[in-house]
Amino acid sequence: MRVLASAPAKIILFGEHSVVYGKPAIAAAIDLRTYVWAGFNDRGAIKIEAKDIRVPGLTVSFSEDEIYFESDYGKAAEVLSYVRQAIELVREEADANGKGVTVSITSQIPVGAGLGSSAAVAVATIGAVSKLFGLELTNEEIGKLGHKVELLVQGASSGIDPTVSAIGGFIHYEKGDFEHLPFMELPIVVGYTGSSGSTKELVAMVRRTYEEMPEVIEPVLVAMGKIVEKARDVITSDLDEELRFTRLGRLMNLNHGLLDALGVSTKKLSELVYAARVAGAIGAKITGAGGGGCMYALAPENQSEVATAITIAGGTPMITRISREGLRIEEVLP
Ligand SMILES: Nc1ncnc2c1ncn2[C@@H]1O[C@H](COP(=O)(O)OP(=O)(O)O)[C@@H](O)[C@H]1O
Ligand SMILES: C[C@@](O)(CCOP(=O)(O)O)CC(=O)O
Ligand SMILES: [Mg+2]
Repeated sequence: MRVLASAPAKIILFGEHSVVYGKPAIAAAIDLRTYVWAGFNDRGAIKIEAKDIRVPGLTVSFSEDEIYFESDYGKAAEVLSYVRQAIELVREEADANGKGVTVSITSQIPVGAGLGSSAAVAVATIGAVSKLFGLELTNEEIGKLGHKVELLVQGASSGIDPTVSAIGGFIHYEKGDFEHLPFMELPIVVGYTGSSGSTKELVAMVRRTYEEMPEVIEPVLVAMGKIVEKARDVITSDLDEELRFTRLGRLMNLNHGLLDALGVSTKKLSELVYAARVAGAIGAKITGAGGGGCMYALAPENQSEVATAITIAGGTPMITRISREGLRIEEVLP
């Protein structure tokens, strides 16, 4: 038997980083997906074919007529740790430790770009492997297992990414509880810097700053939480669309300033944020962990001008749509 599952990327509209400290956040699944095929193997091994991920630490030596490849075992194992933990968790749930599982992954989501590739790969792997083992898990339960995977690999995770990747749509999230917000088409442009940041390292960096000066950082995190609550009020209000977007844009700019204060922006990210604003976006901010990766802009009137400004500033614009669907079982073959 073979199973194909897919899970979407996300953007965090408001509240990344502060959400790790129990504050609320708002996120939406978007229409980029990671696909995972799962099947059994009879070697009792976990076999992972990650078709489009770059593994650092590969050395290639050429001699007369031979090529030698050596990979840095530690680095390769680390890169694949989300997938490995996801498979191990499901095997435990199914009481099938030692059963051989092969997974094969292809992904449309840039890695380390703040779009939740780690959560999508964990959720799609859990979805495919749990179906293979005949476990009947709901998407919500799979989101919770995805959160466990992120905790095991990263040491800290709020759980918002695996939740939204598993259930899809537009959500308000706080300490493991979520609520779907009314679906709205968001006229946004995502701008990718082309470089990546590791969520594990950025979350650890914010933690060190917090521990060094909690009296300074705590109020910043509290303010971020308040921005999220204001944004939720605006999203659920009956204000007309123009006013709603104007208010959300102001809140995005405030949120970006506070993320910059935490030290998770980069020169390139802030350049893309300012380029988008100058081109007429009502608001622009980092999305996800930062340290590289992506920003997004709210541009109801002029999405294409904002996309061009992001390109001129050296980024790659992506016009994405919210995905109502989270984890999906695409195919089950006998
Ligand atoms: N297609 C993939 N195949 C295997 N592992 C992946 C894939 N995509 C992402 N990952 C894992 O997720 C990590 C990136 O996660 P993270 O630092 O949280 O950034 P983000 O979630 O913003 O992309 C990668 O280093 C890798 O371990
Ligand atoms: C920084 C954080 O709030 C979001 C990280 O998202 P991403 O891995 O950069 O896509 C961490 C978390 O919520 O666990
Ligand atoms: Mg991640």
